[in-house]
Amino acid sequence: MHSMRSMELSTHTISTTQRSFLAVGLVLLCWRLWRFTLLPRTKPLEPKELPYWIPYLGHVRSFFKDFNGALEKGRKYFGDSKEPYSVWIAGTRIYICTSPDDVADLYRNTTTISMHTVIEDMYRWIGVSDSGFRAMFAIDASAQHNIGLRTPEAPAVMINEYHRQQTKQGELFDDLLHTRIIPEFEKELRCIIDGSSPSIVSRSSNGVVVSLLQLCTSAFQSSTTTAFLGRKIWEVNPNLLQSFMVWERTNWKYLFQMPALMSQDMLKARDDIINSFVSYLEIPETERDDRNFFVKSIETMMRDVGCNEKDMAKVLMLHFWAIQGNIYKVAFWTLAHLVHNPSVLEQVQAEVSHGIKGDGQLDEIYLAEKCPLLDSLLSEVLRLTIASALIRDIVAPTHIGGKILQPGNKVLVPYHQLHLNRSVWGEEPLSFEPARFVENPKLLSSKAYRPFGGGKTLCPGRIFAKRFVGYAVAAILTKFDVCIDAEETRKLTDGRGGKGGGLESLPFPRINHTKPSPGASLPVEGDDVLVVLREKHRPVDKNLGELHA
Ligand code: HEM
Repeated sequence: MHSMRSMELSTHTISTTQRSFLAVGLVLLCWRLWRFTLLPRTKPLEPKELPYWIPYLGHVRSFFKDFNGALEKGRKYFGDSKEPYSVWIAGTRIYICTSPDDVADLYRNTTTISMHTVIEDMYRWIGVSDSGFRAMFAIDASAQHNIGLRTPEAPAVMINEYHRQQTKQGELFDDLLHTRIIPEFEKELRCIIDGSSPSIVSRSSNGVVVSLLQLCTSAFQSSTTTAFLGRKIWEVNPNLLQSFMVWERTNWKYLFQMPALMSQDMLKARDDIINSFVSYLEIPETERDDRNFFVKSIETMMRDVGCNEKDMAKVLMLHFWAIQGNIYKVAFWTLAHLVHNPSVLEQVQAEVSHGIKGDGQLDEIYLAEKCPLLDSLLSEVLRLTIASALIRDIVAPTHIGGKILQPGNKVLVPYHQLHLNRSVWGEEPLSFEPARFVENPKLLSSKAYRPFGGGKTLCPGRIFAKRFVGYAVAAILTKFDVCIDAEETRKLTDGRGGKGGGLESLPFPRINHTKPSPGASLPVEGDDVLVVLREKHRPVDKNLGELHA
């Protein structure tokens, strides 16, 4: 009798639970029908909203998990219509624009769309103090940096002007690329020859085996850091770049503003870089006289407007990130494509070999002006590897693509999707075609090609970046015989490769587009290419072991 009663009770309990679930499900269903089917009919000019199931949170989970994957789902959900649509992320509506014409309109519109709060957020999130914030965003016409300017600028905006002056072709550009970067980069290459490069994995009779990712990380970042900050920075922190690489892998947590509990790795790397910059800035300027125009100028300006060293270090950290965070990745992907495509490698090698001068040095100007395949290759790599997104605030109703974007919301342009637009890049937009831009140079100015952003915030470092990578690739190809170490690379790939022993069966490193990045994406952690470098004209050393290649 007792057990009968308890069974009845439990049946009753289960059915109550089931009923509660049913009720919640029904409410959710009605809410979804209302929100994503009925409501949009009453507001035809509002961009449609990508449906979700959990009110308030919306697409939080899918965006955190795989940023570009979530955007790709949105594209497919709306049948690749290219109409602006919106997503809902924890209380924020974000409009997504993927049509090239809409993106061009967004860039042109500087009145109802604003970049301002995005920059302010970056300063706040990196921890600039209230007084530092006021100093960096106040417009003081009498400040030193504004003397002689027609329109006075806030220091936070003026920094980008200093970037432009440093990287505009002319004396300062030459000082940066020809006097500072190239000699430093050449030194890094000599470290491969003398065996001291940290990228060397093993040695053999034919040369050295290097980790391509490590080579690009150390050679590009060391030379750029020295070129900008001078040598003192290495006395302050010889391991700065290790912290920077942790920051590189974890800065999506900064961009997503993840709670501190889940971001210890990112916070530690950030603080380590900032503390190094504080110590660096505390060293008398006369002992750091080898820093470049850009670093000198922003330091002088920030001191003049009353920033302390801690705030200066935080601002420097943001710009160090902009300067350093992309070049090494673009170089990595370019070289990875080349060693995976030996016939393209040979063509590029042949093209750049005409840039070798009588003294054996490479003529950088020749490379920049007379090597169309190298230039096209870099453009194609940029097309495929950029995963950043432009993000802006809507400050007044804005007409875009036949829709009205409402103030108080944000708009996002995923460059990766723009770069995969089938009507511009063909039915297989992911296919790598190094000569694409030689065959159709107009693509470089296509509205669907924005590797360096556009409009007022077009990347000031774009010409410098492309020329540096172009030079570096040419320098590697002319100094060394280069090929992939097939056996060692295969070992890294966990059986991802295809059948057979040929190069085609070797898996290409996977690009990690799951996290937002202000520019190019890194490979998935652990993915790399092992490359054999043999100094050209160097006799084979018979005493060393056999190569795997
Ligand atoms: C291959 C290398 C690079 C890539 C792919 C790249 C990409 C980009 C992109 C996409 C933007 C636009 C962001 C937006 O519109 O919201 C941008 C802006 C910017 N980049 Fe680069 N960049 C590279 C190298 C550099 C270098 C070397 C520097 C400095 C010397 C630099 C400094 C900046 C700055 C300061 C901005 C902000 C401009 C502004 O807000 O007015 N970048 N970059």
